[in-house]
This record gives sequence, structure tokens and C-alpha cells, in this order.
Amino acid sequence: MCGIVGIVAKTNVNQSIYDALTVLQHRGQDAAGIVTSDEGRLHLRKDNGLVKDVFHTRHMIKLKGFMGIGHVRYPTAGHSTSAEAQPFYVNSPYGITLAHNGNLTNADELKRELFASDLRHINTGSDSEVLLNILAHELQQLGKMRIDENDIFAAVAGVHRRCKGGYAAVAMITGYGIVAFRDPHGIRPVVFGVRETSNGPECMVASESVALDVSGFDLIRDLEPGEAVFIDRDANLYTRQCAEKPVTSPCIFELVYLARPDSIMDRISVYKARMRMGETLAEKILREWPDHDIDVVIPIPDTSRTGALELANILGIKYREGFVKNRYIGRTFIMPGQKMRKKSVRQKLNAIDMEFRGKNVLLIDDSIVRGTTSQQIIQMAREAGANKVYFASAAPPVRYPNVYGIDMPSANELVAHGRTVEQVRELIGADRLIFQELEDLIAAAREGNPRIDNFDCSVFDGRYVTGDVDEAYLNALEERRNDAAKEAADGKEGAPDILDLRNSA
Ligand SMILES: O=P(O)(O)OC[C@H]1O[C@H](OP(=O)(O)OP(=O)(O)O)[C@H](O)[C@@H]1O
Ligand SMILES: NC(=O)CC[C@H](N)C(=O)O
Ligand SMILES: [Mg+2]
Repeated sequence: MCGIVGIVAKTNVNQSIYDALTVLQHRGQDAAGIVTSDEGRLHLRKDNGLVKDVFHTRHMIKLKGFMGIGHVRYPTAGHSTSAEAQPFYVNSPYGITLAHNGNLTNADELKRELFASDLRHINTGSDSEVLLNILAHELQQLGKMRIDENDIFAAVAGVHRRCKGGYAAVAMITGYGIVAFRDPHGIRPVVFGVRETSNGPECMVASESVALDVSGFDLIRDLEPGEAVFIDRDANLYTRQCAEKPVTSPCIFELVYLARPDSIMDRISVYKARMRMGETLAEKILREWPDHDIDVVIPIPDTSRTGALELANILGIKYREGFVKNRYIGRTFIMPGQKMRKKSVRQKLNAIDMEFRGKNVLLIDDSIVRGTTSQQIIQMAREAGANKVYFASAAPPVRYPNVYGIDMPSANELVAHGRTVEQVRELIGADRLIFQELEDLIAAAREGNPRIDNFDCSVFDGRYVTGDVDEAYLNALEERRNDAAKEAADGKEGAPDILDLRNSA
């Protein structure tokens, strides 16, 4: 779940892309990058770090040009080295740069094909470099000196035929414009919008609608699964369905945790969906535990707040902010290593003792994944003097790895994998543990857009919508990307043996 953005404007786009990346920061905290096109010359700045640390004034003034794309990264493949920060660049044909959110499930196979049949070199372990080269190859084989939107859509159709997995991508084709496309299952999100100016319309694509809001773009709509949007140099906008059999199954975890609450995703208000998750969870508590003795409902900031407030209202119990969040610590779940995640929970959250002392507290989180947060928070609640500590999760138990762009590659690192609710309860040290039912979660999501029949719920039910994920794939993924393997591969400095290769200034 990286963040992507692309803008074609009538003036320099650097500031608007920067602003958009800042509001997409919650989707990736490891690296950031912007590339702009200035009359055929590309300017690229990318590095590890937060947006505010990667781009200084000296970079911004060099990022000239009326069109550009940007990325914030949370790695799911390859290394966390700055050489794998995005956008990626390939010089032929036309000069293409690409930013990708998602994960290709057939990246290894495609890499072999690119080398053996397409005669292309891939220099990193990133699946996004593979995706870029597939797009480049599909454009190249058209064999045209000049291309139009039909050629670009034909190339995207070729990408859909070859690539499997989750991908929402934006690519800038030098001299032509920006194309964004969404995988045929619509697993990862993309929206597009327009801003009217005195010089004419300007267009933008982004992972989430909040990125449009911040720069004054009006949301037009989401890209449909398999669909592509092409914005030419003059900001004319063309859309086309490029997949043979698109099936809508967006990732439900976007609504649970990944997206910002103020985003509208596949026409669903993330905020309202989280409120409904709180409602259904409250109803389950009332159903299964009518004689509960909860004194107070306390959310675990930040993401669970929306649902927790609604839950407290339905239970008719006080909602109290018992934990204060340090606003300078980022999201812990998307941090790269378990050591860092564990340390950050205490740095990030501190208890207000008086809200806990002598009380039976119900702590609410949006999800329990590795159990890092819940385990420590329950301990903190006890240290603060709570009498009983109950815990409820607005999502069902996360039991299976994610292969579509969320870095949960290893089943064994998931606290609920192979464990019953009772075993998880014991492990995290709660006096009682309640999970949302999957059907209630789906209902909470669907109420926002009843036209969506199917969501990717693979982390909850182990059903992978692309149909190509088997035991062998999951085993290989686990071996390659479990925490210990990643640490060994990246080292403390982040894969110091991989030198950065740059061919644009
Ligand atoms: O079981 P775990 O492995 O700890 O993962 C789940 C926790 O991680 C996330 O919080 P995070 O701190 O990333 O972000 P937030 O501030 O948006 O809640 C999520 O909201 C849960 O609190
Ligand atoms: N989280 C993502 O969307 C990751 C994108 C890409 N697979 C990478 O690792 O850089
Ligand atoms: Mg959280």
C-alpha cells in the first residue's frame, strides 16, 4: 500500500505533487520520490525517508515541469534501499517513469520473460521495475514513432494479459502525458479528478481522494477495475476499459486500516464504513455478552477512533481518550522491522491513568495483526490500574498473508494464524477478546456501495481473488520476506551492497 500521484497542469506541478504525497504519507513511510517532465527533460528526486525529509528547497526548485508523478513507498518486494524508491525510469521507448502501489504475484516469472524474450535488464528486486518494463515492452512492440491514446490503452491491455496480482500504477510517457491503470480485480485503489484554472483544466490521479482535496481538485470518480485513464499534455482526459474480464474485488483492508477516513474509495466513505464497523461490533457484544460489565470504551489511536466512538454510543457507555498519541511517531504497523514496531508502540502511545484506575475498560482497535500493539497496550492499561481489560477488534482475526501490496508476507508472524480466539486472548493478555464477524465487516463495507459484490478479504479468509496464489507461492514468499530474512537482506543501512543507479538528474 504505497501512495501514487500524477498531475498534468498548466504550471509547475512540483508543489501540488509534494502536497499530495504529504497527505498520502500514511500509505508509505519508507521512501518518497517525484519525477517531472520539463519540455522533454526529466527531473527526478527520490530517497529513503518521509516526504518532508526527502524534498528540500534545492530539490523542489529543480523539479520543473507541467507534468509529473510521485510515490510514497512501503516495500513489499525487493529491498528497502533508496535505489528501489520510486518512480522508476526506463529510457526506451519514449522515456517512461512509473510509480506503483501493489504487488505482482508473478514477478519472478515476468522477470525471466523480460530477460529471455523481451531482452530487457531488470536491475533491482522490485516488482515495480518489472511492471514498468512490461509496459515499456508492450509500447515498444507497437513499433511506432508517434503514439496516441489508442496505442497507450493497447499497451495497458498487454500489461493486464501478462501481469498478475494487485497493481494501481501511474506512468508518465515523456512527450505524451500520464497514464494510470488499475488491475482487473481493482484490488488497489485509484481515483482521478479535475481542477479548473483560468488557463484551462488540469487533471490529477491519486491513490486516495484526500490527495485531490488538498490541491483543490474535484473528484471525478474511481478508475474501474481494469480501466485506464490517459491524460495528454494538454490535460485532455481519455478513459478505456483495458481488461478482458474485469471483476470488482477491492481490498477490504483499505477500509479497515490503510486508507485515511476522509477518503472516498470505490464510492464508499471510509469514515462511514468505519462507523458501521463500530456499530456491528457493538451489536455483536450486546448479542453475545448482554450482561457485560464494561465501564468505559477506550480507542487505540489513531485508526480505531471512528469505529470506537460509534460502538460506545450504541453500547451506551462513556467513550474516553485514555491513550495520548505522540503525533511525531508514524504508523507502527507499516514500519519495516518487528524491533522498531515494538519499540514504537510505547513511544507512540501513553496512558492517562485516571481513565483506567479501578475500571473495567474495553479497548478498541481496528485490527489485530502481529499483536504488537494489543499486547503492549493491554499491559499499559493494567499498569495504569485497570481492573479488567477487555479488547475488541473492528476486523476479524487476520490469519493469512497478504500478497497484493500489504507487507504481511509471513503467516507465522500473524498472531491469529493457526490460533483460536481463546489462544489469541491468552497471548495478548486480555480478560476477554471479541472480533468482528467477517460477514458483518463485508456488510459494513457494502452498505457504502451495494454494487460491489465481492471484496478481497484474503487476510481474513485465505481466498486469493486472482486465483494464482498457491501453497508453494506462499511458502516462497514467507521464506524471502519474513522479518529475519528482510533484516538479513537489508542490513542496518538498507541493502548497502546495492548501489544506486540513476540515469536522470
Ligand atoms: O497487531 P499489530 O501488528 O500491532 O497491528 C495492528 C495495529 O497497527 C495499526 O496501527 P498503526 O500504529 O500502524 O497506525 P494508526 O495510528 O493509524 O492506528 C492498526 O491500527 C493497529 O493498531
Ligand atoms: N506497498 C506497495 O504498494 C509496494 C509497491 C512495490 N511492490 C514495492 O515494493 O515497492
Ligand atoms: Mg493503530
